[in-house]
Amino acid sequence: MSLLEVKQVSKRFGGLTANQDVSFSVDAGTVVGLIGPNGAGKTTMFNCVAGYYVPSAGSIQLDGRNIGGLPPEACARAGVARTFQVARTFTSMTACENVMAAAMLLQHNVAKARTAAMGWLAFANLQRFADKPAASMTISEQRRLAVARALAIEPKILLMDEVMAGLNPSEVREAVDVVLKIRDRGIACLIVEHVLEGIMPIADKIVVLDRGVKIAEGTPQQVSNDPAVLTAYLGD
Ligand SMILES: Nc1ncnc2c1ncn2[C@@H]1O[C@H](COP(=O)(O)OP(=O)(O)OP(=O)(O)O)[C@@H](O)[C@H]1O
Repeated sequence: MSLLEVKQVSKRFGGLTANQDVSFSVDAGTVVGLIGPNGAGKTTMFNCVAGYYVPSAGSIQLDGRNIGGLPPEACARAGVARTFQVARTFTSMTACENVMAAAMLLQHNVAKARTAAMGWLAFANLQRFADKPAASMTISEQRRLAVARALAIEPKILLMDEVMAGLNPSEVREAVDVVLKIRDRGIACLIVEHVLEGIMPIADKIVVLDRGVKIAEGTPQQVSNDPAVLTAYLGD
């Protein structure tokens, strides 16, 4: 059984179907890319897996446990962490305080939460910002801060929403390095990304959504040669 099993999940908003019967799985310690054109339903799927939306139908299991429909904090405690498309950083707090705020979900002792936060900052190569306000960091650094914060809840799977968007090539490489380090720790990564040159080389599997429906799934090479994927991206 896979770590994350999404089975026939649909999410409707009134008359609009954002996800329709979507099924896929993520194995422990792998990187899976969730791609598709604008409005394909990628963020909606993230929100269903992380507990921000209740699926209209279908099931979501993590490690054999049903998490579909649980609230975000329960999903987090079960092992799902996520970052947001627009970084939700507390800009007046220091980088360390930002990560501590998440670490405190697991660890109520402030000194221990600080030690854990410093460890995750070092992991994301941000220790030099520990005592600086998050507002002083670049967008790229703030994205890595969001990743450090998500990791502080010690997830089994990390959902990353467009962490590479708007970055220059060297920043994309840094983001890719962090993803590979996360995977090497045995944490699965499910990544929504428009920057295909960032995700394609490192993904074990790619799932492609278009207009709410899964249109392809396979290795990066398989999906990039799939006629349905080419049509979805290039238009017919
Ligand atoms: N809370 C909501 N209420 C109503 N409609 C929504 C809501 N969230 C998403 N949608 C709609 O669901 C569809 C899928 O949106 P979603 O944001 O999941 O797509 P996406 O693939 O993440 O797009 P993008 O790549 O542009 O971020 C869109 O038509 C969107 O307008």
